[in-house]
Amino acid sequence: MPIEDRDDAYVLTHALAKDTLSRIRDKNTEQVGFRKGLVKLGRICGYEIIDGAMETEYVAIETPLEETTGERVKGLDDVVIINVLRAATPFVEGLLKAFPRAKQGVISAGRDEEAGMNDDGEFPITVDYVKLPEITEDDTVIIADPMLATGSTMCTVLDHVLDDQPSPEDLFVLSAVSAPAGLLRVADEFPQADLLTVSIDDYLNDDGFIIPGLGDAGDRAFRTQ
Ligand SMILES: O=P(O)(O)OC[C@H]1O[C@H](OP(=O)(O)OP(=O)(O)O)[C@H](O)[C@@H]1O
Ligand SMILES: O=c1cc[nH]c(=O)[nH]1
Ligand SMILES: [Mg+2]
Repeated sequence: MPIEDRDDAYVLTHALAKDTLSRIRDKNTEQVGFRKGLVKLGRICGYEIIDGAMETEYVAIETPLEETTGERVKGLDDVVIINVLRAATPFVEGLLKAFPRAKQGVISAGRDEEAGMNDDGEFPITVDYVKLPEITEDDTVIIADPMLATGSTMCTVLDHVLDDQPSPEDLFVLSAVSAPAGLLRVADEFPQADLLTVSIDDYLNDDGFIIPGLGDAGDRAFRTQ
């Protein structure tokens, strides 16, 4: 299982995930390449979650030639993917290639960049839209957001996802790039969540951006800057 245990988070170490992340970090990767890279990264992360965290079961199958025993992944129908608008949209598109029958939730949660980061390293978060499926105790919930910086967005999203719902069997917070401060905050406030990321970067700058990071993921994917 190419997941490296780092105490506060599991780092997905698939070589193609690292390769793809390096391509989208490059400032010369334009909108289409960036968006496609996020889709690809989502697909790889989905396969890694299946490989590392989901069980298989033996099943009897009949090929055109004879009966044999095969293996199937258990619980693929009990997956919930939460899309944190907007930067997670291409990332989720990739995840859905691994989990095509997932139930989907959408939360529009954005940092108030004008208010800025406070002295505790947190941003005010504006939530405009929440539409979540019912979550059951059998579900594997994956909250996807390519960037986990201060953790302000993710903690707000988790509050909504866990509000008045049973605890799912597995709860994954999946990011492409994360900052140590954000991982620590989410781990501290939501110890029931497993934090998965492709890279734990160095630090946050004074504007709350991940360094070295990849810039503003939403702006790069949606060409709004
Ligand atoms: O950990 P945090 O400090 O909360 O930062 C991470 C958030 O910032 C980005 O979203 P942004 O607010 O830029 O919205 P966008 O996706 O619409 O660009 C990113 O997609 C995360 O949701
Ligand atoms: O570095 C960062 C931090 C938050 N959101 C981004 O898109 N990038
Ligand atoms: Mg943004």
